[in-house]
Amino acid sequence: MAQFFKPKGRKKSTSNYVLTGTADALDHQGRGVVRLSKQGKNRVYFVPQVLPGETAQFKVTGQQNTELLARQNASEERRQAPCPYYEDCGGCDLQHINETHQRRHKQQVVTELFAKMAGVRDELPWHETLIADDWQYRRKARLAIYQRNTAEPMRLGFRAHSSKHIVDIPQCVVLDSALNRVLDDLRSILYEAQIGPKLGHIELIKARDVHLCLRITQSLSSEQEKCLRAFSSDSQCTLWLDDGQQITSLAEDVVCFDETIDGDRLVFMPGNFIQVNAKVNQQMVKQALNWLAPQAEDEILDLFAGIGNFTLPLARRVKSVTAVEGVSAMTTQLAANAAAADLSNVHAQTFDLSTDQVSRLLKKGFQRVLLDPARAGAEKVCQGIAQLEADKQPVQIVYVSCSPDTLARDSRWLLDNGYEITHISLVDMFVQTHHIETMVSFKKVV
Ligand SMILES: C[S@@+](CC[C@H](N)C(=O)[O-])C[C@H]1O[C@@H](n2cnc3c(N)ncnc32)[C@H](O)[C@@H]1O
Repeated sequence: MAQFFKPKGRKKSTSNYVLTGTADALDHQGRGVVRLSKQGKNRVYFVPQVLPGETAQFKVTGQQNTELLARQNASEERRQAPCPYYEDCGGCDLQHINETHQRRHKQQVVTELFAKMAGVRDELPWHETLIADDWQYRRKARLAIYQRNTAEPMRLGFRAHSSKHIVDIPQCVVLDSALNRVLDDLRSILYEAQIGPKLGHIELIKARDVHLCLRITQSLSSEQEKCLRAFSSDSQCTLWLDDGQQITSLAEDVVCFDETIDGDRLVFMPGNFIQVNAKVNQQMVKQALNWLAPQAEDEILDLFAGIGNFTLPLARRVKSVTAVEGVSAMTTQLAANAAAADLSNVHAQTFDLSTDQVSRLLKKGFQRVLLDPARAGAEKVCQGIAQLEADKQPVQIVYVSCSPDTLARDSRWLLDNGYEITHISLVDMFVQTHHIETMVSFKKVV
């Protein structure tokens, strides 16, 4: 039962016309930017899978949306996307440029946003990008499934670009190989046991072991559960059922867990947040520790703490860590993880960090703060730090972000109120997609 922010539904557009134009840049989502003059007005269109210098014919399907119909030439930067489903599947959107170009584009996006939204005029102190595997890196994914009834074919895969349509995917080039290995058998068992019409989606997780969590919309018969148990034992993966109220395992005494850089267990439940790229995550945690430079006597604040990915490594190195997370089930899990690792210096709390409650917490005074918000960012937190009396402000802040626009917006509060950026780097967490993960270290200027 993962919790997601759902934007209000957009009004359906009535526009639907065809244009041709040449892209002169890439936007923050990796789409080609085409500027045209229409009825005397200058208009900008964002066309997917088009690179600067390429001329494309595209259909305008909404205020922000276009659909590529044809490309007339190919940029030198273009490569053949390795995935055969790339044109249709909405999972990846940058496979048509190589990884070096992807990283260069992402760094440029962050630089531009810091100039525009945080007022940064000087060159940013960029460090090397944290990189691991370019393919088969994804250890967690949600596959959509649809089968109207048992007589009809079943579709199992990712949603198409800007659409609810499910693109059937037998194998995925960015998915962990252990997850790819179970896909064929999973598809067969769901079809043969006639389970497809009873499912909404399936969460695939590769932690130490493989876990599959089936979101069921109708109860399964005992015969169907028996088939799933047999599949689980044959393919050596753990199956979980999520009925929308609770998540239960089909086997007894199983746990999903990851390990911290110190070897402590981070137990979690399907639906809990975990970083999708395990190798890059380990590098990211190490870099956060380096940049934050925690001292043995420090009292640290870890905000948006999840199940304790940063909390436990920090707690091993300092006097105490106050960890705040908005989803109470995850705070409970974090506290249990800290207790199992014998870390009695972790204080876990649940509250909404987008409220004024955060100011009260900040006033207690912490030497160092780690922030790792969701896409909405951490504006209240940065605003709260900016408004603290100088001697109560943390000396060091590390901000880990999956959304460069909210990162740049929030950074302005810190840069205008006594902080400077000492390090910044990209974290190549979501290779082949436009999503950008960034880490920034802020130091209090004395
Ligand atoms: C990007 S995840 C990071 C989790 C953790 N630091 C990690 O590395 O695994 C962001 C976390 O912030 C939590 N969160 C999102 N919005 C929040 C809010 N307004 N208040 C408190 N927590 C929030 C989410 O539940 C999620 O666990």
